[in-house]
Amino acid sequence: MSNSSSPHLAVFLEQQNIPDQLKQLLMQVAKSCDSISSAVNRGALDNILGSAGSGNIQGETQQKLDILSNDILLEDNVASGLLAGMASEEMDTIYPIPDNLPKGKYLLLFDPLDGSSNIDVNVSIGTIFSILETTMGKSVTEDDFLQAGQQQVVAGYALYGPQTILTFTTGSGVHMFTLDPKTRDFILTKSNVLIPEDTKEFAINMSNMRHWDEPVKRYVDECLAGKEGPRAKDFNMRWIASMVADVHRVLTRGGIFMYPWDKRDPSKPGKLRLLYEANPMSFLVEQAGGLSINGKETILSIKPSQLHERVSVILGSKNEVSRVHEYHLDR
Ligand SMILES: O=P(O)(O)OC[C@H]1O[C@](O)(COP(=O)(O)O)[C@@H](O)[C@@H]1O
Ligand SMILES: [Mg+2]
Ligand SMILES: [Mg+2]
Repeated sequence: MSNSSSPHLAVFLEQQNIPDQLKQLLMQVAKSCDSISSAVNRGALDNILGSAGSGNIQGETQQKLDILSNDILLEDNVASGLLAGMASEEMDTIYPIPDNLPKGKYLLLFDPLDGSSNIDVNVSIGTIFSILETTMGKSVTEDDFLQAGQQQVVAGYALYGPQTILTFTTGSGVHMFTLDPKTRDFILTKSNVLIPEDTKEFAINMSNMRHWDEPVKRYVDECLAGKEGPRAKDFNMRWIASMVADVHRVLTRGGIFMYPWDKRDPSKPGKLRLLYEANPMSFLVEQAGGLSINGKETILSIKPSQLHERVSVILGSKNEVSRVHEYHLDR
């Protein structure tokens, strides 16, 4: 850990009760996020904004920065000897570590750049990552990645906003580090983050209202009714359209974030992806005292059946998420 590019982060990790290889992997991921942050900061100066002219397996247009961020994570981590494989929103299938390279026991899953629609308009975006364990040196298949979220050993994100903030949990609280742009060191700026149990702020894409399921509609209708309604208080609404930035706000000051299943395409469980969006964010939220459900079940208990599986997401302040949960059980 002595050659680390972020000495403060290295010192913090030294004090954590986790395996050395996991500490090294986190340092490596932090370095990738630093490089992605630099690329994001340069944007049009390096002609890396705009569409790449390709699509991913989920039928979404890839931006140049989606692909660049994916490449940075792959290149930085492939030869580390810490991983058995990787998986990403931007790759159709898993990426096993090639046989000519040293292998480790961890699996790294990521959404290399979350909030694609915000890249070109200079609004906050980020990288979301999840780390799972497998058998040391194993040649991995997709099945090895299909673990419930409660099996994660690390989850985190880097938010590229007015500041670059790295947030992660290793299973003992949530910690936030701000990137010093001069020294490129991640400095601990918030530890043991706790989400307030109550909130007056909700986040949902209201343009989908006519497609929502009854329990979600009931919850939002009651928020909108304000002081005069059954909740007897006024609510505020925020929707950044980058899950990473919306969840960062929830972790910072509370709130409820929802991207629920809706009737636009009933066969689709939701928009967000379970393995590299919902699971890592749910681990962080639960570690910060909040809750994360798909309606009736906790997200971390879901056993995935596909790499790019989607899921309905309702997460944040405990008392609000519990209420939405009750509305789902009540129907
Ligand atoms: O444009 P919509 O439907 O409001 O969707 C916004 C959601 O889509 C996402 O951008 C999906 O992530 P990607 O950009 O990684 O595909 C989330 O970050 C965000 O919460
Ligand atoms: Mg995303
Ligand atoms: Mg993405």
